Amino acid sequence: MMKLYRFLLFLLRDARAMMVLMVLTGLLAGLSSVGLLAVINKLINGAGTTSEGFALAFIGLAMLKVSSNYLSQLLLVTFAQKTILKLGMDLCWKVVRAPYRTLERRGPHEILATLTDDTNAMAWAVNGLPGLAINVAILAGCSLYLAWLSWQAFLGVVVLAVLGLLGYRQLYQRVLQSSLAVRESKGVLFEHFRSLTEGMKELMLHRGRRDTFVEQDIRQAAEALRRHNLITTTQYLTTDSWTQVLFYGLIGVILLLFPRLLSLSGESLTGYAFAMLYMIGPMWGLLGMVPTLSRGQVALEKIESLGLALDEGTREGGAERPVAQGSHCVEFSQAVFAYESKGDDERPFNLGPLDLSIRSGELVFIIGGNGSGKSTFVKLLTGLYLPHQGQVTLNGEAIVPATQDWYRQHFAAVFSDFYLFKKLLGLDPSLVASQADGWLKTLRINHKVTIQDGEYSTINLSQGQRKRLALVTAMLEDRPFYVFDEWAADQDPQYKDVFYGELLPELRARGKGVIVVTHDDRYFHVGDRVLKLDDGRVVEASSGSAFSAGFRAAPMLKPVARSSG
Ligand SMILES: Nc1ncnc2c1ncn2[C@@H]1O[C@H](COP(=O)(O)OP(=O)(O)OP(=O)(O)O)[C@@H](O)[C@H]1O
Repeated sequence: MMKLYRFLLFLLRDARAMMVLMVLTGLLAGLSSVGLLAVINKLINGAGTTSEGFALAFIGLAMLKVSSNYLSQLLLVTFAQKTILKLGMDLCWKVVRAPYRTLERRGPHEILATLTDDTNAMAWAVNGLPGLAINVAILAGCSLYLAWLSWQAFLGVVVLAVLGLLGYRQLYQRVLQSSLAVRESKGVLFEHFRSLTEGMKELMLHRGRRDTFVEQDIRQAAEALRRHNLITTTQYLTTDSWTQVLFYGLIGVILLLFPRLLSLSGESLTGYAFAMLYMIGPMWGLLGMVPTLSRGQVALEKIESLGLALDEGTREGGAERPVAQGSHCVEFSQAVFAYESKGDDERPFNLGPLDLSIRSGELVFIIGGNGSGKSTFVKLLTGLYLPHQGQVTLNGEAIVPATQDWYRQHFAAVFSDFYLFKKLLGLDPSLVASQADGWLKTLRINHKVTIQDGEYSTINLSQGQRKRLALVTAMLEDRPFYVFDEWAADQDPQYKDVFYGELLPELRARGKGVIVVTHDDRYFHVGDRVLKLDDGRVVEASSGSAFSAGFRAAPMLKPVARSSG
């Protein structure tokens, strides 16, 4: 219940003024309902059959009820739509500002499930708020009416209702647990859907793989979802039935027991029965909201567990700070990055401790075998990861969460698993106008692609061609440091020549710090240094020309304790 309260508070957090208005109009709707109820009860019991006052009161209250109901619904729907929009936007911002490692650990399927399913569940919960508020107002008003009719009888009703609600609470906890299980199974199913779309070629080519995947993996996950959905619905139905028992029990007690125990007038008795029957609608409405609210609550928990605390709107530090000008130096001092242990016997991979520095105007090659830590190093270097021990500094300033976003703005990168945006987002338009065509020509892609209205004319190209476009984008970013992770691996020799022979020297000549992960030892002579990684440590460092003379025969520098340019 505490969590539910926190969830409701979360939904209503940014709407103080709106909330006051909603409460007032809701209250008016509730009170006028009760007034109407009292007048009808009076009319039924014969009082004022001829009185004009009662007729006027009836008409006035009915009009007040309809109009306040309309107004409060309108206000609430406006609020709900605004909240849904804000929620979606907030969530996107939170995703791009969350720690990269948190997102990586959760996996794209979980992020997708959150962006689609969880926001949807939250949206439904927000959409239900108008009805919830009105129903609460009506129930509160009816309770007031009951207390006014007979406080002793009302006390009896409250005691019975509290006892019933304690039982309800137990049942609701179970509904919540099962809603969580439903969400978990959805996550698994989303993961399979992702494999289904991304592994389409592999599935189509191999009937056995396809059949096993669809009939076993997907079916199992879908069956689990069905089972958990069924359990949740059954538990919800039990909860619902319990409330019905409670409700009719209460009416029975009022009609059968109260007249014997308490001296209730005929009018109070009909008033009670009438009000209780009138309360059935709002009560069911309220209970109907329970599954929606619990799904919303679970969604909020999921979103928060993704490291995206939605109710804490702090921007990542340093985001507004401009990129430093002049020459730069990135320095690693005893920097260690460690992947979390999976809990099995396997030793988790550790990068470092690393001591090295990379300056403006330097071209550094990074080499090493599969799994030696090159890509991890690139993520640490570009500020996607923060070191767990030691530190990374830029011009002497330590990179911590407060400076991390600022630090990242000093890098342009083409990752080995790069993503190419069709639009040239956030780039300086004058730079695009003056340089883009030149880079397209340099990379011999100008016959295929042009830039129109700030976007590439097409990105439906071969993988190698798309990589060349990713490189063009990086060039147009004009950042102090450039990082290329296996850029040339799938390029034709002529593009390799352009990359190593023209582009990298040009970047260095412009005073950029350039870091290239590569296996192309043929070109090492164009670099200043070559660093070799093995099992997360720099085991060799040499000048580029020494490497080009033959990697194995090259005179090794001593294992790097702290190498600088
Ligand atoms: N996302 C991850 N989660 C946990 N461990 C990881 C993750 N990515 C990499 N590792 C671990 O880090 C080690 C180094 O991986 P990394 O990708 O940095 O190597 P690499 O040198 O780039 O390899 P390759 O040449 O094959 O691309 C791996 O052996 C693996 O154990």
